[in-house]
Amino acid sequence: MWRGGSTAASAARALRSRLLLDPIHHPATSLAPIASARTSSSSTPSTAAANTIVEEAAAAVSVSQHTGSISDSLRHYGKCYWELSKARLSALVVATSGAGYVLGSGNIVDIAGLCCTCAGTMMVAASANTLNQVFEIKNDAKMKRTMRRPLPSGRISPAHAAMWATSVGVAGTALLAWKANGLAAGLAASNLVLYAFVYTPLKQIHPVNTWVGAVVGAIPPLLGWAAASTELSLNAMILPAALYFWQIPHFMALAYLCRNDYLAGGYRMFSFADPTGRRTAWVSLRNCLYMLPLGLFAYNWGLTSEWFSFEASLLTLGLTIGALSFVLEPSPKTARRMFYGSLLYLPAFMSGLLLHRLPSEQKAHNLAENNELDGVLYGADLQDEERARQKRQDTKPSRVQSLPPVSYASVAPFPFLPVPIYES
Ligand SMILES: CC(C)=CCC/C(C)=C/CC/C(C)=C/COP(=O)(O)OP(=O)(O)O
Repeated sequence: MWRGGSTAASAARALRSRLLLDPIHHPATSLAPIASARTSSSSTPSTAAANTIVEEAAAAVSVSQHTGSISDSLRHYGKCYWELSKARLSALVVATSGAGYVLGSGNIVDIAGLCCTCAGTMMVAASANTLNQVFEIKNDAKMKRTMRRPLPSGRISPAHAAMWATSVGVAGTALLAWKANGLAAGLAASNLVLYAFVYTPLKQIHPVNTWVGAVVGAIPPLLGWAAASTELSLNAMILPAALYFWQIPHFMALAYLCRNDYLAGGYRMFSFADPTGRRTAWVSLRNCLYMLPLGLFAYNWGLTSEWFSFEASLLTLGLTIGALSFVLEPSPKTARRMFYGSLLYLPAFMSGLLLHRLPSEQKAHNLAENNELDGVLYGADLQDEERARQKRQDTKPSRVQSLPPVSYASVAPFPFLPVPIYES
């Protein structure tokens, strides 16, 4: 009896250890020890009892085997979907879209709307990133940085990945159309097409791909704004513009540092035709300079308080200094410094925007006031001026009094300009 019991127990132990050792297991091989346990136990006097125990063990193993294989598959494909979606990049995209939503909102941010916009953006971005990898299997397989991705490493089939991309893309666009509006859904769908079907093939054709990719990266905050306010205005462009210009030094540094990898992958990057790296560095610097007035515009267009223009100017100045040192001495060291600087820049810029944002009502107020001031400056007679001044006194917002653009330009980042006087 005891001998039969110990045989059954050892068979069960053998099965369990087999299950643990072989996570994606096959029914035929895992049942083999049961058969051998049965054969050996049938030669003992306590055959019936041993068989019962072995059968119970086999049944338990088969249930746990089934559950195990489901959870193994879930884990395996979950990891594949996560990597196909480039989850961290998609999370950054969601953060920019969420920031756009908050900036486009009034005093009260609709949290449910924000969550749906973020979820929809995440799904469409995941779809775009998956399609990008479906089209680049051969290229990714040749690059050190990407060769371990699910498709080149054969962990998932291209058809399966394409199915994932289609379902998550359709679901995300539908969610945006349903819970936000058609404009947001349209922007998301167009951006997917631009990224997967224009930018991705262009990477192997022409270095202009970096600029097209910058447009792709700039659309999500616009999408967020559209979801919150159903329309796009000039001040909706601040964050997209920052993202567009920011991506140029960021990707220039990356392509310069990983030049050999990109060459092996068969891509056409700007830095390939620039062995010294000087032109790459100049392009980076030029785009940092384009970012300098953005903080001032954000204030002048009534999007933020004046604090943001100072903070943004300081931040951009920091990034510009990084690009300048890359220009003066093009080397991996200075490129890496500019790259890390760009990683710090974006979250700091977005946090500043959100911290100093003015809700829509305040924006409208400030813009109206600005227009009035323009009327005074450009030829209104004295009576009109007095009326306008009176009205300004009556309706002055407590937080901000906007001034014409050039007066901010005197403050930062061009402190050497004289401060113009507008009213005597
Ligand atoms: C709503 C929506 C559709 C958003 C999509 C946003 C998105 C995917 C932005 C990424 C921008 C970009 C140029 C990434 C680099 O791709 P890459 O192909 O150079 O990266 P890789 O070399 O790592 O594959």
